[in-house]
Amino acid sequence: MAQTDGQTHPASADDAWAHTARHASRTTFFFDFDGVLSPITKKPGESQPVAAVPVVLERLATKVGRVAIVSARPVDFLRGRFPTLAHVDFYGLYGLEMLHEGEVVTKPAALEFVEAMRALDADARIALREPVEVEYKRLSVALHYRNCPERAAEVEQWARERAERDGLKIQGGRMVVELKPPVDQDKGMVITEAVQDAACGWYFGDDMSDIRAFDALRAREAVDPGFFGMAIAVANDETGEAVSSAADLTLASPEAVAKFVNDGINRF
Ligand SMILES: O=P(O)(O)OC[C@H]1O[C@H](O[C@H]2O[C@H](CO)[C@@H](O)[C@H](O)[C@H]2O)[C@H](O)[C@@H](O)[C@@H]1O
Repeated sequence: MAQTDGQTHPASADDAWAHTARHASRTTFFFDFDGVLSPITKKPGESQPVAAVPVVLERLATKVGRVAIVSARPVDFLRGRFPTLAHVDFYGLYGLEMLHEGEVVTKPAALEFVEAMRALDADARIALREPVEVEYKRLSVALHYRNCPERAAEVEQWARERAERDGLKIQGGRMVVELKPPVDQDKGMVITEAVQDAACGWYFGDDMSDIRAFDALRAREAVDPGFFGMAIAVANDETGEAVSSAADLTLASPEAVAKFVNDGINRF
């Protein structure tokens, strides 16, 4: 497994696992989905978690306080990808949605944008056409240009103009630009709230939106010296060094994430 030491945090993976073992019941593990638990695929609808992941996550959930997936995908998509997970929490659409007692709970401020997103989805399909892939996610629309990278500028320009017209927010990602409601919500806010009473938090991410989650762990450490945050990047050549250089450690792939966590669990 390829691992490189990050430069932003003095701790090693050994320190983090030792801290986790000492404070297991007050430790939370957060995982991004695409690129972290599932390898990147050409079509967004085709991504699937690495085979070992569901078992590893369920096992982890028996050892630590909480395990959660924090994704830009809708919660229903995540549920469909993990039908066997009974002890793992789901946050979808950057935290606009979460699964609570079997129900998808949506931030009320985002709900008024359902109609705008439906219209945006329809317009984008007409304006951009294949091989640009338009992914409708109820409260956001992602415009993918993985299959036509030469059209990136055109797609981003269309997204910028539409966001301005409709008063929406834009989120860049790996060969994708996404339009979201203008609601103050990101992965960092999910983590900030979720680690309030924790002694330790781990976050595994691969994309620009995950850096906010890393920052939230750092911010928690800054106000609580007893808190230990571990930011793990998953390597890719699309975000360059941005995510890796914000992390404590970089793993090579989603397969390496499953192995790293499984090996870690065996320590306690
Ligand atoms: O927060 P995440 O779970 O990492 O979601 C981020 C985006 O992931 C998906 O797109 C990315 O993965 C696709 C499948 O591997 C790939 O085809 C695409 O190029 C990537 O950008 C998802 O489709 C998006 O909606 C998410 O925003």
